[in-house]
Amino acid sequence: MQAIEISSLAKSFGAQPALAGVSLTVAPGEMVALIGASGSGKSTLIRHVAGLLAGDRATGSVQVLGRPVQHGGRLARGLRALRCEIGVIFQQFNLVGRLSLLTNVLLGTLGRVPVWRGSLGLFSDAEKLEAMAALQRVGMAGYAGQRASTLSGGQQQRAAIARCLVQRARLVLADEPIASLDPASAKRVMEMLAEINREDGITVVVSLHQVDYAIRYCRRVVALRDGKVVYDGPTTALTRAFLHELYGTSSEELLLSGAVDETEPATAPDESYPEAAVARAAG
Ligand SMILES: Nc1ncnc2c1ncn2[C@@H]1O[C@H](COP(=O)(O)OP(=O)(O)OP(=O)(O)O)[C@@H](O)[C@H]1O
Repeated sequence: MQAIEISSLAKSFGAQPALAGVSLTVAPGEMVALIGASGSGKSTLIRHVAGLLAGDRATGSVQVLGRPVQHGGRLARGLRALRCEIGVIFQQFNLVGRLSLLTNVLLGTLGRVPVWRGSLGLFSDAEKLEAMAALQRVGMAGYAGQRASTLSGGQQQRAAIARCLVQRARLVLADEPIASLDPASAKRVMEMLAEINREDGITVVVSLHQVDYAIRYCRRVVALRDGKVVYDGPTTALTRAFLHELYGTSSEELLLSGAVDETEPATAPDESYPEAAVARAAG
C-alpha cells in the first residue's frame, strides 16, 4: 500500500491547465519536497491529494493510504474518515485566532470524537493531555492558554504541526508552510516536519519555494512545471543547471545557501540523513 498514488491527474481552471497529467507515487514514511516556480501547480496538486478539489472529469485518480480520494473528477464517498488521517498545513491561517492554542490543537481530535462533544468544546482530560504533549514536542507548551492570534507566524505553524499529531495524521501535506517565515522560524518548522517524519513515521509532502530547504530536509524532490512532473528523484541529483531551467532567472535567490553545485550533484542530505541534516540546520 502506498501513502499516495496519483494517476493521470488533470485539472484546468477555465482554459488554463493547472495540472496536466500528473502521475506520482509516495511510499509510506517518505518525506518529499514539491518544488516549482510560482503557478507550476504545487498547491493545486496538494489540494487534490487532500480531497479539497476534484480533478477534471473522466481523467485521473488519487488514492491515499490505499483508499480512494477521487476518481474521474469525483471525490470519493466516505472521504471524511480518510481526511481525518490527512493533516494539512497551509502557508497561513491554520489556526482559529480567537481560540486558545490548546483549543486549536484539540480541534485535531474532531475527526474521532462525537460531533456533539466536539462542537461543545467538551474535551476529555486524556485529549487535553495528548494535546499538551503535542505542544510540548513542538516547543509550545508554555503558550497553551494564549490566543492563537497573538502567536508569531512560526509559532502558529508549529502549533499546526502539533494539531496534526493530535489528529494522529498518517500523512501530512504542507503547502508552503515556511513561505512567510524568517529563516530561523523556517528552520524550526522544517525540523519539526522532519522529526514527525522520522520519529512517528508520518509521510510528509511539503511544497517549498526555497530549494535549499528541500535539499536540506528531503531526500526526494518532485519538481513541477506547467502542471507536469519534470523531475522526480533524489535531491542529491539536482543540479544548478536544472534549477535555472526550472525557475528561470530568479533561481539565484532561491539558492540561498549555495548548496547546489553547478555541475556536481548536491551534497546534502547525506547517508546519515536526517540526523545530520537536522544537526546542520540547527547549527
Ligand atoms: N481557484 C483557481 N481559479 C483559477 N485558477 C487557479 C485557481 N487555483 C490555481 N489556479 C491557477 O492554476 C495554476 C497553478 O496554481 P498553483 O497555485 O497550484 O501553483 P503553485 O505552484 O502552488 O504557485 P505558488 O508557488 O505561487 O503558490 C496557476 O496558473 C493558477 O493561476
